[in-house]
Amino acid sequence: MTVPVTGAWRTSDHPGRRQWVTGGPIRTEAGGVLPAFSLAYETWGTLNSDASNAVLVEHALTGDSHAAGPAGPGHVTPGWWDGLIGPGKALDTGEYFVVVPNVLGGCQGSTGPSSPDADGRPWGSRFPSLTTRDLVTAETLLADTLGIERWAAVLGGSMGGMRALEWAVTWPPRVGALLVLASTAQASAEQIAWASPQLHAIRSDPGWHGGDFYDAREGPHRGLGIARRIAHVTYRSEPELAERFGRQSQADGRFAVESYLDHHADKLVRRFDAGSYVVLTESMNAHDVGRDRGGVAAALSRVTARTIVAGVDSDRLYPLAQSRALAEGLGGEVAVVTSPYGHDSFLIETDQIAALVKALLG
Ligand SMILES: CC(=O)SCCNC(=O)CCNC(=O)[C@H](O)C(C)(C)COP(=O)(O)OP(=O)(O)OC[C@H]1O[C@@H](n2cnc3c(N)ncnc32)[C@H](O)[C@@H]1OP(=O)(O)O
Ligand SMILES: N[C@@H](CCO)C(=O)O
Repeated sequence: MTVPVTGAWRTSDHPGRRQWVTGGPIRTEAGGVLPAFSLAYETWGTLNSDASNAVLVEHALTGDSHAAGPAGPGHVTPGWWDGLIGPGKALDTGEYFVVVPNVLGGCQGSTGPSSPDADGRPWGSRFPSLTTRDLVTAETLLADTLGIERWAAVLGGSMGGMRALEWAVTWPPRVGALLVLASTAQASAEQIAWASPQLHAIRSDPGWHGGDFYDAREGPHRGLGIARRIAHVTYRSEPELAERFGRQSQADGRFAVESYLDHHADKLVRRFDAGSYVVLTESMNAHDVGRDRGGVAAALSRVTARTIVAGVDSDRLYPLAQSRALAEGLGGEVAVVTSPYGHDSFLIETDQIAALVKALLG
């Protein structure tokens, strides 16, 4: 794994508990080519003899393969669904073999813009544009390599929900059950609009260098930090911010809510690559399960998996109405997660998400 200096972010050269599959080429939906790629992944539990107990868990924009377990060497954050994955938990690793890949285009072990090409130079601006379908195509390599013809279930929230849905639409026989949380069948104007100033913030940072900043003294960490501040507001709800922070100010003169956003920006720029942020954000903008399939309704009619679609009542980024439309398009009703925490509730409301997981697998 390379260790590019990007101003603030550095990849870890410790593998942690990751494993890798390699493959390629991938010809992307937009006509690009990635001659070779790796996907980092982690697993929990044991694959049974007929490979019928495998569950694929798909992470969100800045997530990674480390869905369970503590922070430690190679893993700067604890597992983002640690409350859900483990022995006796909703995703019981005594029963299921849980697989969590880092997404193609990411920066936590899988091939992304910071990765070296065949000549050893970081891909940077030459990294191809990716769509949700491309990300899922890469993940079929992982399933095939592990000998998993059919996932017992595919689960994901937000961008992870996009991939979960795309799996079920593209490969109906390979997905037994599907849980889509706080996500959508296609990115809306509102979601693309919120992404727009984030992308501008990164690209207008002098440290961006057109995307080829990996050998520069300083990368676009300021732009990435601004992007995270914008994004993080959309990940939480207005009532939560009002209740938690109100108009409190701090001794340093910042409003408490400004300090909170600064903190989240600072944390992200230390653990995430701006190039991956751009590629993955643009993949979400391009997300549309109906593209070249006769529209969303026709695409959803392909799904054969037992499905639960859930939305969060306070989600202002992926509003409940969008999840309701998706659920109805799949012939069901939306499950409602009740929470003040907005979009991030799929990472926070462990008990409610556990109930959904159990209902799906039960
Ligand atoms: C799979 C994925 O989607 S990504 C992997 C996990 N996700 C992330 O890491 C994304 C970034 N983080 C988040 O989105 C959220 O923190 C979550 C969803 C993980 C957790 O949410 P919560 O538990 O509600 O945490 P919250 O948003 O309140 O943040 C708490 C942090 O803010 C800090 N904080 C709170 N108030 C302030 C303030 N006024 N000034 C500065 N910092 C503050 C806390 O000290 C705490 O810091 P720490 O995380 O370094 O310990
Ligand atoms: N907090 C999540 C929200 C995106 O869905 C993340 O950073 O990935």
